[in-house]
Amino acid sequence: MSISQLKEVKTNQVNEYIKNVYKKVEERNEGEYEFLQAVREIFDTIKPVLYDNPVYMKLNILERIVEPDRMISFKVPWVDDEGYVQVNRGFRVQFNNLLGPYKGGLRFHPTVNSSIVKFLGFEQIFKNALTGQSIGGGKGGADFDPKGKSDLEIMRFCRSFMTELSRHIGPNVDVPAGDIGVGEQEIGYLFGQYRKMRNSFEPGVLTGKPIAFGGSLGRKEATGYGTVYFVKEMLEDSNYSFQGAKVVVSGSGNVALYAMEKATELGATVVACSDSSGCIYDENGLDIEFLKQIKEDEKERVQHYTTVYSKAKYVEGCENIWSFPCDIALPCATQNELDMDAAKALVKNNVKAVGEGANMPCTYDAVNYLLENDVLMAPAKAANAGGVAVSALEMAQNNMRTHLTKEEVDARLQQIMKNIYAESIEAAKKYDDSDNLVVGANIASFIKVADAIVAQGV
Ligand SMILES: NC(=O)c1ccc[n+]([C@@H]2O[C@H](COP(=O)([O-])OP(=O)(O)OC[C@H]3O[C@@H](n4cnc5c(N)ncnc54)[C@H](O)[C@@H]3O)[C@@H](O)[C@H]2O)c1
Repeated sequence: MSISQLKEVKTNQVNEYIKNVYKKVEERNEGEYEFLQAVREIFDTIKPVLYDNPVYMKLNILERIVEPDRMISFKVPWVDDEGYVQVNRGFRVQFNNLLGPYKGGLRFHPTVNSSIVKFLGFEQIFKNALTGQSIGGGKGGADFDPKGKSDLEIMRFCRSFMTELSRHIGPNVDVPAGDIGVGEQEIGYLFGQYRKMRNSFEPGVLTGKPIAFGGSLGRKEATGYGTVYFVKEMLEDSNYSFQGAKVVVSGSGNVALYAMEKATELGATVVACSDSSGCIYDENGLDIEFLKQIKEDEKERVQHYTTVYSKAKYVEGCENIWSFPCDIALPCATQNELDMDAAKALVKNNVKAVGEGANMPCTYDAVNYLLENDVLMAPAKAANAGGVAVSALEMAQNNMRTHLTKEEVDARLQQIMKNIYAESIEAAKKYDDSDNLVVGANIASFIKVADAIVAQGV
């Protein structure tokens, strides 16, 4: 057999293996579209690794990586302010703890279901591996909507949620954190209940805690800042920078606010942001401090911004955010918020770079369209890994009963984001002969996890 025939046989074996495993994943996870999308994104990009390392196929790494260690689903009853009992459904997926305790946030949002939790948990495995820290992959949440609930209702919900979750987690077992709808306040209530249930003060069981009982300085800012640090590395490699760039950011929650803050600090003008109702736009730049006040303290909608800044424009409908011209787009709200129409609008307006602050914010087609049109693309599992990386620093500080300063945390975060960028670009060049960071981040992280599976046996 000639060398080219041999290569063809090997390529066919890889394609066949991936096709067969993906078919099984579809059958086993019927209707779980977000999870299937996340799996497909990984499978599509790791072919060259399987080609070079057939042992991964022999040991059936793909089928082992897509099946969570366990998926926990539980009832969360709680009493509302009118005295009625409400019931929500809670989830925790423990994907794998090959590299460290299961680690990943909790999301409280009415759309939470097993597909969302599994897609987030699956992504988390690879993101956490990229950070280079000792953390495995997990995720959780509930279909509880904190919007419009009183403080007491949120507290009662959190306490009921933790009553069940507490039996599945621990500082060396599984360490949840925040995500959409879960910030410092919710983490505080969850921690309070865990402490009561265990009669033990174990700060390392949750991250994103208030500073007073074991939280880390710089954690709140870490995901947004980290996204901007990663995009900065990517831009510099193409002789671009944030300096003088027009930036559009979707969302106005934790990730979005601190991405806007850091982009502004680096000389960019943030012209637009959004919430689930609509967008605000000001070509002269948004006042980020005022936005933080509106969202963090006053818990208002972004529309409120225009009551003080009358020159800013409010546009109904969050999907309109991508029609504002910009050089850099940072989707920081939620999954699949940037679709093909949005990608086309961005390309038409000459966008140079897209940095994913949210998890899987771009649809599968949109990612490919942006790449085909030479838009620099910073994929979520690399770009937004700064949050979980600083969570791992929080765990380390809790273990050692010590505190890093904000400056120390920020310096570590910058170095971690630089390392993730370097590893991702190196993998892209080695396996894909390109600068495609989507491929690079998937491959760099997949190899780490696959090697751990091989090393630890069946
Ligand atoms: N918090 C973290 O540390 C962290 C880490 C990594 C990734 N992420 C991801 O970042 C994203 C945002 O998380 P967060 O922690 O900032 O949540 P958050 O609850 O603080 O904020 C979410 C924001 O998005 C808005 N929103 C929801 N749907 C929207 C839509 N379709 N368009 C525009 N705005 C919309 C909400 O109004 C809110 O302002 C999620 O995808 C999350 O998984 C968060």
